[in-house]
Amino acid sequence: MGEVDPAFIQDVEHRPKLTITEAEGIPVIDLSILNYPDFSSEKYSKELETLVAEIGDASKKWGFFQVINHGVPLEHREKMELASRKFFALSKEDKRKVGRDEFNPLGYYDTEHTKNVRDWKEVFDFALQNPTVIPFSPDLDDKQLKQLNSQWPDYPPEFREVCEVYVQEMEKLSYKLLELISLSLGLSANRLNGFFDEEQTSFVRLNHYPPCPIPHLALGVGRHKDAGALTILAQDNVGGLEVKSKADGEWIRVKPTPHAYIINIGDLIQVWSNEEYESVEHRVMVNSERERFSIPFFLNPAHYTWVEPLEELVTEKNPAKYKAYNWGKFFTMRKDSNFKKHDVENIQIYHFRA
Ligand SMILES: O=C(O)CCC(=O)C(=O)O
Ligand SMILES: [Fe+2]
Repeated sequence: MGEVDPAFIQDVEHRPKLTITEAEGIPVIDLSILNYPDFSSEKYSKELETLVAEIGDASKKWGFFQVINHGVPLEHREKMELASRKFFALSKEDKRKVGRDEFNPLGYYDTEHTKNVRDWKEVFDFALQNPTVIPFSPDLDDKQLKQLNSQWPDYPPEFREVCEVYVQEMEKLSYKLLELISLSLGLSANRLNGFFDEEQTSFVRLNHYPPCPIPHLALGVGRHKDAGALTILAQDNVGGLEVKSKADGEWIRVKPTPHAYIINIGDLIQVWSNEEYESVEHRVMVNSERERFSIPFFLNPAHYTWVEPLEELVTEKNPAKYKAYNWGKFFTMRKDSNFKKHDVENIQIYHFRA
């Protein structure tokens, strides 16, 4: 093999351990009852209460959990996974025909940096809404907006349709999860859904992690927290996702569970809940033998959303821990710094601490 670009090398303290701690702890939550048409009737009130409590415990203790019997038809997931494999098998030249650029962050790229170290991966992003409207620049004084459109490759021919069907399934599942999370915070079931209207900036990312000759020095994705409300992740059976345990700070491997989705609480829920729940650091290890594929859906609000602790969760004893910030500007700043390597730290929610 040739020389590896030093941009991939993690600082010593962030390099992965090659001994793996498997997570028994990450809860697996069964969502079956949500599939019954009359699940909100009195008949199921006990079951629903139990489910809400499980979601609340998992969100509090881990910030991560897996769901099974989630109602997403397996067929749609399998088609999405296959389309992703076919797309990434194209030549670089063909993939770059739908490459992202400075104007449009949607599409293909293989140069993402997390905390200024290059990730060992290539990705393809597409949006739920077309067009998706975001600020033109991260500059707070610049009021211009821009419209983004997903870019679609010619091959595989079914790609666009498969993506469009899949993202609708993700949207449906995310509303169910938001309702459960709202109830678990003592809010009305639909308290959070309203943030995700037809101007939401949600998107799906197809991740491909090729085999890596230096898995002890590089990461597929460096440690980070997801900036949106929540993430719904499909991982294949290779494994590599690690979550930082809230209990002891150890990196814990999330064992692949066939057909399950991994859910994680993002920064927005941390702020809205006034830190009742916290978003949790995670990262992805790569390995020298097997390529890995994963597909996260990031649930994000409209660009004009001002994010701050919900008034129901703020009291005199528990004052707001964050000042309001604008989602669109935050999102644009992140996109910008993930695209280019910067010398300064990326924008983070703690910059808005009250
Ligand atoms: O590939 C994975 O398992 C997780 C990827 C991830 O954390 C991300 O894209 O934000
Ligand atoms: Fe992530």
